[in-house]
Amino acid sequence: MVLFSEDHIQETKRRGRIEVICGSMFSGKTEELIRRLKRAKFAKQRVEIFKPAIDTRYSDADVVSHDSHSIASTPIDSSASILLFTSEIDVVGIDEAQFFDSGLIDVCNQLANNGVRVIVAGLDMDFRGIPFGPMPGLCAIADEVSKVHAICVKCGQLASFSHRTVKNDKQVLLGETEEYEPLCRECYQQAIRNDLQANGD
Ligand SMILES: Nc1ncnc2c1ncn2[C@@H]1O[C@H](COP(=O)(O)OP(=O)(O)O)[C@@H](O)[C@H]1O
Ligand SMILES: Cc1cn([C@H]2C[C@H](O)[C@@H](COP(=O)(O)O)O2)c(=O)[nH]c1=O
Ligand SMILES: [Zn+2]
Repeated sequence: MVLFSEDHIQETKRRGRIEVICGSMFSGKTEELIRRLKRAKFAKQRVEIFKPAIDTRYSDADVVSHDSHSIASTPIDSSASILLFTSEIDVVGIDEAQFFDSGLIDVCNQLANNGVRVIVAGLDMDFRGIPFGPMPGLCAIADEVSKVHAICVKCGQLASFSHRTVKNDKQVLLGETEEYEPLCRECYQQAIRNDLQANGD
């Protein structure tokens, strides 16, 4: 996989495509999304960015990375709203896609079929290691999928899993380093065994 793609033809040719950036928490999904969108803006393309309105962690409106990179966005409640804001647009960016409804898959397809470059970032798995919301469907229809990795906080290997460190069974729980840690497969399995033991299960 080429992570920092500098395929300028793909970046600027006005052809519809779907790019998915996925991985665990802290893997650099938002940074990579912001990087691609800022380059599109430098290329004088018309860019529109969306995030789910429920994601108010760092800012109500902006898309903000864990390292404080940011870009202005439009918070929306439903994927259908994206189509209302995207006439005359060249590039659409979507962050935290895992929180959107399954209609997002069709919305992205429609945009790409109409010539829009769609760049979607989101968690591929929830804290249980289960595919999250529309992300598996988006990976299936994408022209390009970039899987990015955090660093496992236990052993320093590449991390693909987001371990929840607080007791809460709901799939959606907004949070940061107080609530989650990125782990590699081995350390994640160990952490789940420890959680089960601590809860007496
Ligand atoms: N364990 C970690 N591994 C990698 N990056 C980390 C880790 N903990 C914190 N970070 C920070 O998170 C940044 C990535 O943030 P961000 O793009 O918002 O990730 P994501 O959107 O995937 O959660 C990194 O540049 C780094 O500063
Ligand atoms: C694993 C997992 C995460 N979340 C929440 C926690 C954060 O608010 C976001 C992910 O943000 P990031 O930009 O990828 O760091 O999702 C959740 O609600 N449920 C989960 O299982
Ligand atoms: Zn590890």
